[in-house]
Amino acid sequence: MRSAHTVAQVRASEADLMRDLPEGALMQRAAAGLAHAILDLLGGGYGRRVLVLAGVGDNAGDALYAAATLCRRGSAVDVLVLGPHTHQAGLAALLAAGGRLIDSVDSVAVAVADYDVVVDGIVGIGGRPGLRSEATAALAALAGVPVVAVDVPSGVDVDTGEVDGAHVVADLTVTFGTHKVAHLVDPAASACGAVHLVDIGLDLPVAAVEALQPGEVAALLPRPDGADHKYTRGVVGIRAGSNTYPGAALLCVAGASAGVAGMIRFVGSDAVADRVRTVHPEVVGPGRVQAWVVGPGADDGAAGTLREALADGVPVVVDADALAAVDGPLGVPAVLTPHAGELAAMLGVERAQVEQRSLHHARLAAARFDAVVLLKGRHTLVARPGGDVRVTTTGVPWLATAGAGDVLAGLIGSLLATGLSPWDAASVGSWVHGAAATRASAGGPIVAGDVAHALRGILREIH
Ligand SMILES: NC(=O)C1=CN([C@@H]2O[C@H](COP(=O)(O)OP(=O)(O)OC[C@H]3O[C@@H](n4cnc5c(N)ncnc54)[C@H](O)[C@@H]3O)[C@@H](O)[C@H]2O)[C@@H](O)CC1
Ligand SMILES: Nc1ncnc2c1ncn2[C@@H]1O[C@H](COP(=O)(O)OP(=O)(O)O)[C@@H](O)[C@H]1O
Ligand SMILES: [K+]
Repeated sequence: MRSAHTVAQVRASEADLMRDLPEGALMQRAAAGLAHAILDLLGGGYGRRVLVLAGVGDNAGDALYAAATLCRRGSAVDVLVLGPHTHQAGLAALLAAGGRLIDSVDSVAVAVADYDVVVDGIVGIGGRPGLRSEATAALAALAGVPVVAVDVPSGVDVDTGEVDGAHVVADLTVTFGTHKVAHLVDPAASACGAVHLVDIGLDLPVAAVEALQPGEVAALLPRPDGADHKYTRGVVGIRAGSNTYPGAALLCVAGASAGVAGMIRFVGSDAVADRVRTVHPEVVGPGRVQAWVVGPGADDGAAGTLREALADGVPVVVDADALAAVDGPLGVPAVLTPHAGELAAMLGVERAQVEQRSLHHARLAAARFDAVVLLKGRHTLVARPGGDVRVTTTGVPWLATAGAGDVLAGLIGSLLATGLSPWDAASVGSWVHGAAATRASAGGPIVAGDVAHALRGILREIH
């Protein structure tokens, strides 16, 4: 599991550990890991040109000690202090190793573009969101030079992933002890670049924000055993599509056809059902199901369709048009799958507010609707009542294509039908959906059907 802890949790764990360690030991561990990561990025230290942006706190200490190591490996290191002072012992170590203080980026003898890397040691977990003007000006002058952020890109809100004003945009973020929320949750997560974790020996509590890794997905995925038949494996019912949007029915059924459930039932108009069965001959008609998927392409029939599905008292996935009919707890275990625009409408706020404060709004909706809320986006959030959130880190921007959500709803429904909890079904489904998109894309464009086709290959490998 990739766990993202809060600043308070990290501070408490650091304090516990530091009681048993000599002064400065943790910072030396952090700095050593940071120096290794930078050397790795640069392919070595000799002859490289490095600029450290140093703030006033321990984040600068990490950066300065790491830079001293780079100096000893043959790098030429400049340091620009942003603020009234900086970490004194770290600065002394760097200067003793041959580093050089500069007054401003403009005062550098070489062209700014000659730096091989900028190390952002402005602020870490002690930072308030936003950057001061001198930091913003220095970063603007350094545009185009690769940036390594120490712990977090300075200026982002560490515990929420929100950004408010200027912040560093890094190519690599080297963090210590554990991931922080800003590494997983957008928009801050998009400013991290690749994230590298350095173990400094912290003993941490359970985190409220986490990201499933392949091993955990494999462990959660249901597998039939010799005693199973199609009904014990679970039957998923799809109420999707309409005469206006028949394709949504096909894509939703395609997502449910990943093979995890034992059978698929489709309920819809004869015309749409005929088209579904032409493509998916194994799909049957109305009957008992263990989970319903309601909403993709349902058009104005969505509210009625949701009522019919809820009458069965089984878990539901509520997507697309049916989300508008949700105005409170549904009374059955549920996964709601809005994108930011749909969640904004459900909560009576603007789409931009949901995008800027995605973690807050996903948790708010999970509490208000007493359901698992899957907020779709680059890093999809899966929130359950109580505040736990799983973040999906699989996927590629090419997945933002019409009908991809219909495939996801069908897949999650089929996982729900096997007996997975809404929380596990939604987070596992989202992980597999993203992985399938990445596989299908291979760096190029995809359509929703490609994602559905790639699902079984991912499931085969993950087992
Ligand atoms: N506490 C520890 O033992 C360890 C801390 N480590 C490093 O220490 C960092 C935390 O250090 P600190 O607690 O000193 O905090 P920071 O270095 O993150 O920032 C502290 C100071 O920066 C100033 N500041 C806050 N927001 C600012 C802004 N937006 N612009 C400019 N200045 C701002 C404030 O005066 C604040 O006190 C971690 O992120 C990590 O890099 C690591 O060395 C591992 C061990
Ligand atoms: N920038 C992005 N990067 C990666 N995936 C994205 C991005 N934007 C959206 N997605 C994903 O694309 C899918 C789009 O689903 P959705 O918005 O419901 O489309 P539709 O309603 O047309 O099916 C979701 O799985 C979402 O998480
Ligand atoms: K930083």
